Amino acid sequence: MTLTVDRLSVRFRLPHATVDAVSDVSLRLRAGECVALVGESGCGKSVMVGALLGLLPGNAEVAGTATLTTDGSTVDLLDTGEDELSRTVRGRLVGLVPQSPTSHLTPVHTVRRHLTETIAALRASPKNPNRRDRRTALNADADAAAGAVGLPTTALDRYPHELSGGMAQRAVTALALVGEPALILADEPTSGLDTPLVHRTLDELRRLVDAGHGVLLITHDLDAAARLADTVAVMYAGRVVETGPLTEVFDHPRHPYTRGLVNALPRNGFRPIPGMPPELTALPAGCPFASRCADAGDDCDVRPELSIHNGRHVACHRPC
Ligand SMILES: Nc1ncnc2c1ncn2[C@@H]1O[C@H](COP(=O)(O)OP(=O)(O)OP(=O)(O)O)[C@@H](O)[C@H]1O
Repeated sequence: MTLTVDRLSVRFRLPHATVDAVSDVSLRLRAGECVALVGESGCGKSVMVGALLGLLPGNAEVAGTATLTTDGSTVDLLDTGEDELSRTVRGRLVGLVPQSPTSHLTPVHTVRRHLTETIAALRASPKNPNRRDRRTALNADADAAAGAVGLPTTALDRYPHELSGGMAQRAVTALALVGEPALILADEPTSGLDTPLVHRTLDELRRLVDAGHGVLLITHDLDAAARLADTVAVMYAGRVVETGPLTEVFDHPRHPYTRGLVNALPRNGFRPIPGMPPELTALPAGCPFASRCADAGDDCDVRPELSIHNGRHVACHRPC
């Protein structure tokens, strides 16, 4: 499995403005690898995931390419129609752990029904289907899928409105993983979970990575990223501003924004980055981080491209 994203851009047309939510993002994710996309709220992480799965609203203009190669066949995710995406891609090749779990669950179906219907849809029917055996097998598989993410079996017979936030999160995680898709897009998979469940969810995702799946982890939790990911891409105002092996990037950040994120961690003194990101409707011509950057100079009036500085990809004229 290889996901290759090349210069992906997403622009939303609004009646009186355009929102440049994602600009020229490129990344590569291979089987057995986890790439974390990190950055502040609103920097375009979820929009990127939506673009990869054809889940953006009609006012989105998507440019660039995103190809997924599995078992010798390649799908161009940005150029595949809705029918094909729902029949062969979503849930089978690509699993999504969505950011807002309850909006992805049908209110009148129990969690068990969500899981058993998904499992049945993903699998070919057995040759001699005995209804009772089939139902027993589906229920056993639903129990196993729930167990893998720490969802108690008692929660399986509840409706979405009867679930706590953490249970809903685990239910959608179980749904995303049940088809063992080659690529897993995990959008804030640990939000709303307490610490033991955060660890359990990350451990389950790591097990899948070690078994050869690819995971794109979207998070603003740097510790979750550090626990799971091999590679990190730091996003700011719709762009990747630094990328490289996670330990190297977090231990020795080269972009002033990455350094700011690392310094804002409680264990590093909780020093927040001053100022706010720019409006995506009015991005500056130069470096989008310049107004918040202590190191900015005249050269930052020109937008820096992602380029290699001392072996690291950084979009900065004055890397640390
Ligand atoms: N349908 C839309 N129309 C216009 N703008 C949109 C639309 N959907 C998202 N946006 C804008 O795109 C930008 C990126 O949003 P996105 O949800 O990807 O951010 P994020 O990095 O995932 O943040 P968070 O962690 O808070 O979800 C935001 O400014 C958001 O307001």
